[in-house]
Amino acid sequence: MQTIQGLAKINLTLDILGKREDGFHEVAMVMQSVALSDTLILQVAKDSDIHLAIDVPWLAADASNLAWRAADLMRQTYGIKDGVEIQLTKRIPVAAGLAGGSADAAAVLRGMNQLFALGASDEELCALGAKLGSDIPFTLLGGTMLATGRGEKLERLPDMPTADIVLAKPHVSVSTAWAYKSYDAAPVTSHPQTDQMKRAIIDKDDKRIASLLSNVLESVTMKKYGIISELKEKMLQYGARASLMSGSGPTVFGIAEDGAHAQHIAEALRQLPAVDVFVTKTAKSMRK
Ligand SMILES: C[C@@](CO)(OP(=O)(O)O)[C@H](O)COP(=O)(O)OP(=O)(O)OC[C@H]1O[C@@H](n2ccc(N)nc2=O)[C@H](O)[C@@H]1O
Ligand SMILES: Nc1ncnc2c1ncn2[C@@H]1O[C@H](COP(=O)(O)OP(=O)(O)O)[C@@H](O)[C@H]1O
Repeated sequence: MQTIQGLAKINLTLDILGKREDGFHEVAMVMQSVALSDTLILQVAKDSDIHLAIDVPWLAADASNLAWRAADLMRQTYGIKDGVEIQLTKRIPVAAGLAGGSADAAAVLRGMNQLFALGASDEELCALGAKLGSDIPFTLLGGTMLATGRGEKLERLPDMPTADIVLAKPHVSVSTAWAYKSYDAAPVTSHPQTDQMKRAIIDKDDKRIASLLSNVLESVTMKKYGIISELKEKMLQYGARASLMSGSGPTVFGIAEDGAHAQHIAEALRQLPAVDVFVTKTAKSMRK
């Protein structure tokens, strides 16, 4: 039996550099794991099927689920005859900009590699993960990374100094494909300073990291959902060092001074209707 945590991510920066011929967008993003996680328990099944059980009824536990698809890909790639039972406990909000589905897929890739003693390297697992989704290689390795290409090319950065993070997810779901499709570069005047963010992380300069948070997809998702700007403002009003929308949204994260301050911000945000609030921390790389 293998028990694996699939960690959520936030985007410290997200820049879109252009549209590619394969329909994807060329990006440059500094990605950061956070401790908020889903739990996946994997066991060899008695038969030769994939069995996925999820603790929530509203997420399809069938062949459309990224955890199921990751198991299928592993079985096909490595010619595994046995089936696998996957128990998924979902804590990361869905379609939130936190890569929850990617984290689950990554956990299945890693979990099956161990369960069936396949000996696949991180590089092999990342290449398989990239077939299922652009964010999966990052969620396989975690920590602090610069992601380029369509998000699958990774450059490891030193772990950023541990920070207390508040996540606020309004009750709307955002499709990543919709956000990229709706992006219009023309009116976007402010882009992330990716190289400066890298430098701030290397220098472990947490104040500068906070001052450089930037995401061009805010121009798409914030325009449609006013609650996102409200959440950002509220976080700042309650003293967050900085706040930003993660990925394609709608989750907003704020960097707090310490754990008690994060709880204080979270309490204020919980007064708002239709928002789920989580207190977490940045998480260090799982691989060294
Ligand atoms: C925006 C980001 C930022 O980290 O995260 P989320 O908001 O999804 O968490 C990622 O780029 C999301 O990565 P991921 O969720 O794995 O996307 P994929 O499944 O590969 O792609 C979903 C769809 O988004 C679009 N897409 C994705 C990545 C990319 N670089 N360019 C794109 O245009 C494509 O239309 C694609 O069909
Ligand atoms: N295991 C999974 N957990 C969450 N969402 C999943 C999963 N498998 C498939 N999905 C689908 O993937 C889409 C994106 O979900 P998610 O990864 O949570 O968000 P995001 O792309 O914003 O980070 C959702 O529409 C959801 O239905």
